[in-house]
Amino acid sequence: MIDMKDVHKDYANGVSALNGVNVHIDNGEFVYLVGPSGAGKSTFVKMIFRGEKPNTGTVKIDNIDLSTYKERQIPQIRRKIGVVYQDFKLLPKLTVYENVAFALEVIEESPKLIRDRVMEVLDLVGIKHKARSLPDELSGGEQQRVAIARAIANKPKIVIADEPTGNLDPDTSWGIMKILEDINQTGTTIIMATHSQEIVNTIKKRVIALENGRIVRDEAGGDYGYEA
Ligand SMILES: Nc1ncnc2c1ncn2[C@@H]1O[C@H](COP(=O)(O)OP(=O)(O)OP(=O)(O)O)[C@@H](O)[C@H]1O
Repeated sequence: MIDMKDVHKDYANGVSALNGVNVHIDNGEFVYLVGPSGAGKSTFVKMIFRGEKPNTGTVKIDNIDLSTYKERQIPQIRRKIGVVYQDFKLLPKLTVYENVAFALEVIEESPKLIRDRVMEVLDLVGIKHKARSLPDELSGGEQQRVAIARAIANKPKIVIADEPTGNLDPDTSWGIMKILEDINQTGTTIIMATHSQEIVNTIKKRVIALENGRIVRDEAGGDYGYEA
């Protein structure tokens, strides 16, 4: 589970991105993070995978305070968490297969496990037939499938998706949502920052709304709540 207690984050330029966030997210939940641009959504998710540190307050995952990890222990946090970005962030010179394998090589999994697991996850996201392609030979939706495969390759407990459909057309977005829902069905916690009114209002989940770095709404099965 994820717990944040009175989390504040000010960036070096003086911007207060989070202003006292308190939240509890149970294992296996699917949570949308919504709110206007600049509300603090990306900063919120960065608190969870230690992309940024809070100035004050605590962030706990499975009851372990992330501030107790030393810098060199950060990979231990990252093993529990897969991250998917709006712009995919695939390595352009590596094939689809290699992009996913790389995520397992860095955590020193055995070659056999890597071979099996890469093909398993590529199959899961429906992109096995493109294993030998390079990212720029794929459509945006296909690239996002690869990025999701990479994020789940080491069976993380939590998947964070920061506007995963932001660069995709509506049809492609529904396909990506189906995959995220399937991953959630296996017990993985999903936290998804999004600006998509249509997705939030159609696939009902818990909605946490941030404004000016504060949670202003937290509602099971809530609506998007802003104009598209
Ligand atoms: N690395 C940084 N350095 C300084 N300021 C930052 C940094 N990252 C974010 N900010 C600022 O912190 C505030 C919150 O940004 P954040 O990216 O968390 O918002 P967001 O809700 O994800 O926005 P969007 O929907 O546009 O992606 C904004 O004012 C932003 O300009």
